[in-house]
Amino acid sequence: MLVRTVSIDAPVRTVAAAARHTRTVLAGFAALRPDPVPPAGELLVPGDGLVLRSGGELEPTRGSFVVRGADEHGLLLAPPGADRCPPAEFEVALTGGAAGTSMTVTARPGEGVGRAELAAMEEVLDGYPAAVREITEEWCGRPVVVAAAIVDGGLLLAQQRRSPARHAGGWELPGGRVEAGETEAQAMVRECREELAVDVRVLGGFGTDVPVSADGGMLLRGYLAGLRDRSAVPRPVEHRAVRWVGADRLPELEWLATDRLLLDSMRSALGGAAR
Ligand SMILES: Nc1nc2c([nH]c(=O)n2[C@H]2C[C@H](O)[C@@H](COP(=O)(O)OP(=O)(O)OP(=O)(O)O)O2)c(=O)[nH]1
Repeated sequence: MLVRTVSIDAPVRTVAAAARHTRTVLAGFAALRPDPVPPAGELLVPGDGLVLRSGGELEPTRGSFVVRGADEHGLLLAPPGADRCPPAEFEVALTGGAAGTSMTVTARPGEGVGRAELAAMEEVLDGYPAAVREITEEWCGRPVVVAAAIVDGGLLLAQQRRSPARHAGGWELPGGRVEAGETEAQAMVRECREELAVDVRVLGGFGTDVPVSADGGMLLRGYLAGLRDRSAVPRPVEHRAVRWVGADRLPELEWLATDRLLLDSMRSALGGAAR
């Protein structure tokens, strides 16, 4: 088993987003020539596949991996099914603290792994944390857009955008940009009042950050929330519609691309399958 622990001076949910970023995985796993199958989106999501290869061009060893977990706790890549060999399982475990985030990367070689593969894994254990650090630093100065995962009675509140044209008809979580002098929690409460005419209480973090490319680059940061008054009825003040959705109907909505990357976290927030 090969293990490396590094500390990164950034919030755990920002590091978690960098850890599941396709660019990070492609750069950090370069020694194992990673190949996402099918081609992954901007962030890896559970169920995505990744082929890793080591050895020379003539006799490469291939290993198929599936993303088993990609959330605020880290990333888990393991062979599909019960087949644990060859060549390895990779686990990234993240812990947030006052001083930033501690990231431990563990590579568990499968049976019969040769020296060349072990050497490639060692390279990954150096390269991958470096790639995570680089992209995290790039994101840390970005403005934050807060998004509220409001849950009640096993349902999650989604809202449908009316504008701008590129987002019209798309479903998203209530929220918006954090204004100067405001905390993220205050921004959530204000946005939910403005958009839904209800008061919410912030219950905790939700999912990893998600990079948003619009307007020069922002970070979408989710928070789990609940209605202060459970009999209050959220209404679409600025949006086309609002809807309470159960876990099984979540994939049916036309979510904005950013929010689609949080579907697994939405399911977990509703008590569904988490890793
Ligand atoms: N509120 C929100 N914005 C999202 C989500 N997903 C997503 O990509 N975005 C993007 C859309 C925008 O490019 C950006 C900012 O969202 P916004 O338009 O709600 O922000 P805002 O209320 O502060 O904007 P504005 O008043 O200045 O128009 O974040 C989401 O789930 N909720």
